[in-house]
This record gives sequence, structure tokens and C-alpha cells, in this order.
Amino acid sequence: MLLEGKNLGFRYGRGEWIVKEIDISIKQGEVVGLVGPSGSGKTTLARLLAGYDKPQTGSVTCDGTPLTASGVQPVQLVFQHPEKAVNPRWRMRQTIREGWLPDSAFLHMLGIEEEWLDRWPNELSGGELQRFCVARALGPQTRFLIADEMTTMLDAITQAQIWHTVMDIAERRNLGILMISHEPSLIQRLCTRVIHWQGRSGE
Ligand SMILES: Nc1ncnc2c1ncn2[C@@H]1O[C@H](COP(=O)(O)OP(=O)(O)OP(=O)(O)O)[C@@H](O)[C@H]1O
Repeated sequence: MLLEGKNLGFRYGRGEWIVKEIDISIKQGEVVGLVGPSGSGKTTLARLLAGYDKPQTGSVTCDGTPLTASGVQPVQLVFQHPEKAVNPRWRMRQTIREGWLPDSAFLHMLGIEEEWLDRWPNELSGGELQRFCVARALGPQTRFLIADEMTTMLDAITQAQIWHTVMDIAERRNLGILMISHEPSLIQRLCTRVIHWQGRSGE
């Protein structure tokens, strides 16, 4: 299975092109790092690849099929700010069940305590909340995970624990991962390939 963006172009409103003539592909089982300067368009690219935004030129396909706005979502995006990714009016049990129904062994693997399921998002720390977002993204339909600064705001131990679990799941399920990070050590340790992103065009 292949996640593929071809000739991608995107700009906000009538502004300058943030992404221009970009070709990018990620195979199942690959862990690809994406590194580049701040503000160069990495998050914009991540949103296109996950189907959150539609490119103005080109297309994104997963195994040859265009991404759809509803139904099965094979590409999941987890970004830096979990508090912006959850509904503040839903308890965590409802949030996690939005996508699928992980069992307690799965939640345990990500360090999620049963008791947190009854809490509201604002009753959890950023790190605790991010574990839920990671769990939610790893449903059975997921083939590709895009991790956009996914553990940047977490301490080193929590970061290592979450990545250890994610890599373990990814390996068992042959997921493809695109990891956007400003941390060279994390990229070096986990990635099988690194794209040095300059923005605009070229991998
Ligand atoms: N919703 C938006 N409307 C207008 N401009 C935007 C919007 N989102 C991002 N931008 C602009 O697009 C450019 C690329 O932003 P993006 O977040 O994709 O970069 P990035 O490489 O992920 O940055 P960082 O590494 O700092 O997270 C920036 O100049 C930013 O100001």
C-alpha cells in the first residue's frame, strides 16, 4: 500500500503558494522523517496528506484511491496540540470511541488509565490527553500515521514510551509513518528515510 501525493499545490486564500509542485510517497512499513525550517509548510503538507485540506493542484491517493471526507480514513493525523483535537464537551470515553473501540490492553499499552475515561479533556494533562489522541488514531482501519510534532510537548520519558508503543504497533500492523519533528535524535533513531523539506517544491 502506498500513500502518494502528486504535484501537490496549496495556498491559503490568495496568499503565496506554501506547497508547490510537491511529489511525496510513503510505503506501508516505512517510517519517514520530514524535517525543515519553521513556517516552511510541513503542517500544511501533513494536512493535505491526511485529507484535512484539499490541494488546489494535484491529488492525494492511498493505494491509488483518492481520500474521501467521510467513511474509512486510512490516513490519520496526530498533531502537537491535543487540546485542539478533542471535543471539550465529550468525556474521554466518548472521544476515544469516536473512531473505534480499543480494549483495555490497548489503552494500557499507551499508558492510559481506565479512570481517565470518565474525565473531561480539561481534567487531563497535555501528555495524558495526547495518549488518547494517539490511541484514537490507531484504529484498525489506519494504514498511515502522520505524526506532526506529536510528542514535542512531552517530557523525554513520556515521549520515549509513546513512540516505543507506536513503533511496536506500526511494525506489527505494517503501518507507514510520516514523522514531522524538529528533534534530530528522534528522527535519527526511528526513521528509515528522511526528507529534507525546503518548502515549495522537491522532496
Ligand atoms: N490557516 C492559515 N491561514 C493562512 N496562513 C497560514 C495558515 N496556516 C498556516 N499558514 C502559513 O503557512 C505557512 C506554513 O505554515 P505551516 O504550519 O505549514 O509550517 P510548518 O513548516 O509546519 O511550521 P512549524 O515547523 O513552525 O510548525 C506559514 O507561513 C504560516 O503562517
